Amino acid sequence: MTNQKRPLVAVIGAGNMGTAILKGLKNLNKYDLLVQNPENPRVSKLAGQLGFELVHDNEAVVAKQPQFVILTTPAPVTLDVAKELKKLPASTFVISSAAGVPLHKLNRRITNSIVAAMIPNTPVAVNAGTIGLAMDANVSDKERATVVDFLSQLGQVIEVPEKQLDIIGVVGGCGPAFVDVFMDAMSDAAVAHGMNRQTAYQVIASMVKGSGALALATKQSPSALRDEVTSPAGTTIRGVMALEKHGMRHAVIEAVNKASD
Ligand SMILES: NC(=O)C1=CN([C@@H]2O[C@H](COP(=O)(O)OP(=O)(O)OC[C@H]3O[C@@H](n4cnc5c(N)ncnc54)[C@H](O)[C@@H]3O)[C@@H](O)[C@H]2O)C=CC1
Ligand SMILES: O=C(O)[C@@H]1CCC=N1
Repeated sequence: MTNQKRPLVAVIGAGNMGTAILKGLKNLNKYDLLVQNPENPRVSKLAGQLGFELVHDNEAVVAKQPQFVILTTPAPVTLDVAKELKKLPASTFVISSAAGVPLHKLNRRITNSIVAAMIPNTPVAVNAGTIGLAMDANVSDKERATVVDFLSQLGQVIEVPEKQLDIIGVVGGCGPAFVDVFMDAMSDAAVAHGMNRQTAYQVIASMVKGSGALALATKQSPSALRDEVTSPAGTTIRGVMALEKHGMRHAVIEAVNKASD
């Protein structure tokens, strides 16, 4: 039997987002995984769990010539890291997830390889992410398709002009945390009404998943979908009016505004 070599994907920075991406890639079972992270017992343990090779400097990443390099480093150090990737071959695609780090600054440091900027979210861990993606106009259609096809395995890829990545970062990137607050509050209320905690989590997460799936499949507006649930003189409209009375709509708008500051 021949031992076919699998494409290599390097992830630089295995924190929350890096780990989510590594889990999504591991699920695909078609890439070899390499991680660069400063020494850290959490990351060493993760290497054993997810089966990736762990290195501690970018020279080692460059030497292995990965097909894709994903930057999931804290935004303030990302440009310094990018500088050390200058010697990557032209065939490598570098995809940065660092919120607020512009493409032109990455391109100035990574001069050989094709560079893309994305804003993923944590559901990439289960290949159900939402990924905003921007690339320069000089990237060819073929190169663009390679990046989109690769990332599509982690979730839905939405190509946008770079200036829209910031708001995708809030709505798509921070969004899961806002939904988590909603689910947590709803589960507290369900428990107060006698539902056991684990059942509450299961029911609520399934309901959120189904609501998203319905919105995507039907392309109906959220308000039209809401109207289909609110039976005349029924229970839902009373709940919706309570949400309005207590300012949920305003709270959500303010959350997006504050996260965008
Ligand atoms: N957490 C999220 O949901 C999202 C995060 N992002 C972006 O992803 C990046 C990482 O965010 P988090 O994972 O939340 O942060 P984090 O703090 O959980 O992870 C950062 C990781 O990078 C490592 N690191 C620090 N300096 C490094 C260096 N010089 N070389 C290699 N690794 C280094 C840290 O040890 C840590 O493991 C940020 O730029 C953020 O804007 C983007 C979208 C969503
Ligand atoms: O909280 C943050 O700054 C990152 C960017 C989007 C989601 N998490």
